Formats: sequence, structure tokens, C-alpha cells
Amino acid sequence: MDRIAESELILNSRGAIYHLDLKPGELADTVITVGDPDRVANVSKHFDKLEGKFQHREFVTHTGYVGDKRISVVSTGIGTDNIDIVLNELDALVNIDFDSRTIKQALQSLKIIRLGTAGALQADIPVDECVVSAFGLGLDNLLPFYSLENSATEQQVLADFKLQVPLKDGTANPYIAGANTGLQNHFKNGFHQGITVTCPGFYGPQGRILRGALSHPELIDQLTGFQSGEHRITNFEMETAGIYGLGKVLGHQCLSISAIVANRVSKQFSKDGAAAVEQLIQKALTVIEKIN
Ligand SMILES: O=P(O)(O)O[C@H]1O[C@H](CO)[C@@H](O)[C@H]1O
Ligand SMILES: O=c1cc[nH]c(=O)[nH]1
Repeated sequence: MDRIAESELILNSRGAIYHLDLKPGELADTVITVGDPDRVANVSKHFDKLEGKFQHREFVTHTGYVGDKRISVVSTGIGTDNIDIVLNELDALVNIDFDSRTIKQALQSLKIIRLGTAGALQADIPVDECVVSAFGLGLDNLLPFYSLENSATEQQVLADFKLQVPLKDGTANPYIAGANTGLQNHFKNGFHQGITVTCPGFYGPQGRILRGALSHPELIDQLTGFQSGEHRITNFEMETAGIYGLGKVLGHQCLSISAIVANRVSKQFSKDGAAAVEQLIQKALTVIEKIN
């Protein structure tokens, strides 16, 4: 078995992984990811028992129990560059032996559920409601660095996207990955479902104009009008495709759920985004507690 060098698997002085500052026993098999470090406590305040709190940079982790279900909630910060760090380090925590620095014989598949915020791209998805991402379609550049295989459906949606949303050369190399359908099936009631586009920015890459002129001003209209069979684009944000793609590469079960705080068609923003996120947290924890 090949030993992974100190420069690749980086452990700190307490034997914890470099960015997350977690040791293997400190992570649960069910992981909730949130973008905002302050949102970690908003999730763990619902825990019946808190086992441990950890923090390094923007990566805050609380591990504890809801009923009998052991859960870790981890903040990722914003963007898929951070998702590269978080997904690889979560995977290392369960699938690499830190003492021998070798990959374990029996690999573990984590359940990773993102509870985030997003902007809706359809008029019939109002602010304060929730969207489950059936697919993550990435306009960021993370997954082209990995070997990701696509199903026939994923290939079709991606091919349709490239035809219907032609991006300028050098803008993006779009990729796609689907949700874990086992997890998705638990979140059908009361949740919109659709394709989530993951962008490498909040302003220009999401068609927002403040002062900087955009190279692709028709982006929002093209995303809203996109159709591939029964699939349409419901929303965009900044992490989902990275989580789905890297989750697939590493063999984890991933789902992304977003509270809609902006609607880019009706041009509304939630009057109380914190309340919408709190509702999502409560709804999701009730379901997650019962997932085997
Ligand atoms: O609220 P979170 O989970 O951070 O998610 C969304 O909000 C951030 C942008 O404001 C991006 O991270 C985007 O994906
Ligand atoms: O419009 C939005 C709202 C939340 N998060 C995003 O990335 N975009």
C-alpha cells in the first residue's frame, strides 16, 4: 500500500487534518455543510447533545446528536475552491489511515447534505421557499481537474446546456453531476426540485450588474429559458456542483438544499432571509434524524 507523503496529506501538531482541524473520531457519518460559519451554531442549537466544537479559519465544525443520530455540521465558506478542501478533507478523515498514511481497504461513504441559500431563476419559485438540487451544473472550474464520469441523462442535460447557453470562449468549461437519489427521495414533499447552476462568483457570474459591464448580459434569460426533457434550471449559487461532482469522484452521497433568498426574475429579495434559513434547518433536521 502506497504511503501518502507529508506534503499531500497534511496533519497538524495534534494529528488533525490541515484546514478542518479535525481528527477522524471527531466527524460523524452524516455531515451537514453550510456556507456561513455563523450558521453552524444555528444548526447545532437544535442538537440534543453537543459532543465537540472545532474551528480553523472559516471552517467551523460542531459534532453532536439529534435524538440517536450523530451529525457533524461543517462550514465551507463561499465557493467551490473551498469545496475542494472540505470534500477532500472529509473523505480523508474516513478513508485514509492517518497513522500509516495509507488508503483504507474498506471505504466509507458519508452522507453530505448542504443547507445553503440561493437565487431563484423561475418566476414560480418565490423567495423563502426551498429548492432541492436534482443536478449541479458547474460554471466554476473545479471538476475539470478530476476524473468525473457522467450518466446518459447527465450527458444529455450537459449537451443541451452547451447548445442553449453558449458561453464565450474562456469563460467556463461546464460540467454536471446529479444528486444522490436515495437522499433526494427524502426531500420531495414541500421542496421544489431542479437543476442548480453553480457559479464562480456572486455578481458578474450570476448576471448581477452594479458597475462592472458584463460579457454575457443575456445569461439570466438563457438560464431561465433552458429546458432539457423534463429538467429546467431552478436556481443558482456557488457550491452545489462542486459538492456533487467531487462527492461522486470520492464515493459519497450528496444532496444540496437551498433556501431561496433572491428571485432574479421578479427581482425580489427575502425580507427575512435568516427566518427562511431557520425554517430550512428545522425541516431538514426533522428528515435527516430519520434517515438510516
Ligand atoms: O448561504 P450559503 O450556504 O453560503 O450559499 C450561498 O450564499 C453565498 C453567497 O452569498 C454562496 O456561498 C452561495 O452558494
Ligand atoms: O442570489 C443569490 C443568493 C444567494 N446565493 C447566491 O449565490 N446567489
